[in-house]
Amino acid sequence: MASFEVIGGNKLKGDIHPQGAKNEALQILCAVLLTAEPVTVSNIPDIRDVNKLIELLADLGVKVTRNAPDTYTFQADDINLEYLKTDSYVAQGRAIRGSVMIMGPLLARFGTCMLPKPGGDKIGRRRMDTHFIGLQKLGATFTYDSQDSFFHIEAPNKLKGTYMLLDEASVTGTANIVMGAVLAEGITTIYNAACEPYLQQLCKMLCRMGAKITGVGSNLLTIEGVEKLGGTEHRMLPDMIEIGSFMGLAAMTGSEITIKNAQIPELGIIPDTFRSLGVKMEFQGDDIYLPAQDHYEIDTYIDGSILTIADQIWPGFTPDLISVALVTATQAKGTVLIHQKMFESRLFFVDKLIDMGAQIILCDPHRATVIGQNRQIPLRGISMTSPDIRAGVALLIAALSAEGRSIIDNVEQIDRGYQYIDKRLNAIGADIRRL
Ligand SMILES: CC(=O)N[C@H]1[C@@H](OP(=O)(O)OP(=O)(O)OC[C@H]2O[C@@H](n3ccc(=O)[nH]c3=O)[C@H](O)[C@@H]2O)O[C@H](CO)[C@@H](O)[C@@H]1O
Ligand SMILES: C=C(OP(=O)(O)O)C(=O)O
Repeated sequence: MASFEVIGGNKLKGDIHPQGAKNEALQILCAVLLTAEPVTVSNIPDIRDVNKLIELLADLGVKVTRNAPDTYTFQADDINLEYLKTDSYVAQGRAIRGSVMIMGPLLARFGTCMLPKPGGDKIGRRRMDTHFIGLQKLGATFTYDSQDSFFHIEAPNKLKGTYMLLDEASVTGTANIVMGAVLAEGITTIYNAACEPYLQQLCKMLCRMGAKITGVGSNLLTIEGVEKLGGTEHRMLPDMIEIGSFMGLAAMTGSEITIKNAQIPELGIIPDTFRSLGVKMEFQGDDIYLPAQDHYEIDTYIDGSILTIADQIWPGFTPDLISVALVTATQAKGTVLIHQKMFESRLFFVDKLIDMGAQIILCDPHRATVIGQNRQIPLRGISMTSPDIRAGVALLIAALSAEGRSIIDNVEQIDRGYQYIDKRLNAIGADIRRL
């Protein structure tokens, strides 16, 4: 288990380049299974979850060529379905959430898939009903073995397009169904589809491969199935969750940071949400300039009542930035109610912030009230463990702003999604040592 030793209190200064988007990468990499032709993907982040998925694809028989540090070509022209029966596949599938999205493509192309219950953050129940009900509507049948948490899904005949109204706008569920539908016979209509930029990027790539999808960016997708898909090139967007994390980091540490090439139009409500916490930023072309702020103040609503920051499906505020918004509020002036609606175990990390001196009341597993200290009482360094990827980065931000030394254990959680974060932050003035 790796740890970070963090000496807090430094003000950072300089440019930072966001990595390619983790959650987009997990979808795009699974989509290479939909064609026997080469697919070249660039701006792939060098992070644990993505590397594990690339390893899984290679073991399944995908030819993987690394053309540059962030660019790979994949060719799925000789897939070995027997690999799905091996113990190493089971271990790989259980290690990451993204493995779930090999299901749609394998089912569409080969009529079969097996899947161990996928890994990912332990942040509450993460049901997969939407995936299976959607694929079932396309004609697949599945069984779930509760003894070994294993799913078997089969489609002996070609998948058939149909209308479906998803019970929830699941991100990876929508991706799986879309990847099943692109090769199905006839027209599939998916209502209440998720429409995060990750999915928009996936749909755009599939269209370049020959798929016929309309409604991209909305919650109503129409997909006309095609016989087969061809190769393409695709470039990943910058990671919007990393960009939001840098916004919170700049405010908490009083730093002057420029986030380079942020693809601002793709960030949705993220900049405005951080602005509502008092974080000042200027858009300079496609860069985001965050000036050093001695103080920042949380907005109230027009009638003077306390602000709420809550997660919502896209284009609402992403649940993956709730932990960062929460930590950012701890040193602002004012009060905010943080409401994490989607996941029930993602706020417990506030105990550590409370130990550091933050004023937070955890109202219930979904809601926390943060009373900002306006920097009058700085956080103090402590020893802590990173429970999940986003809480991990929130604790890192807290430690960088704190007085004294902190130790953060289990930073593999942070490494799942943030590329060389210690080195990149040290390059602009942070003091983080990997132990
Ligand atoms: C690999 C990947 O891409 N992971 C992301 C993906 O996970 P993932 O695709 O697993 O998450 P889902 O979108 O399926 O659902 C997330 C949670 O929100 C709940 N839910 C979802 C939709 C809805 O309308 N109502 C509702 O309550 C679900 O029950 C679940 O508890 O999307 C999540 C939600 O943005 C992100 O946190 C994860 O980082
Ligand atoms: C919850 C997350 O990831 P995963 O779905 O891979 O666990 C995340 O990226 O915040």
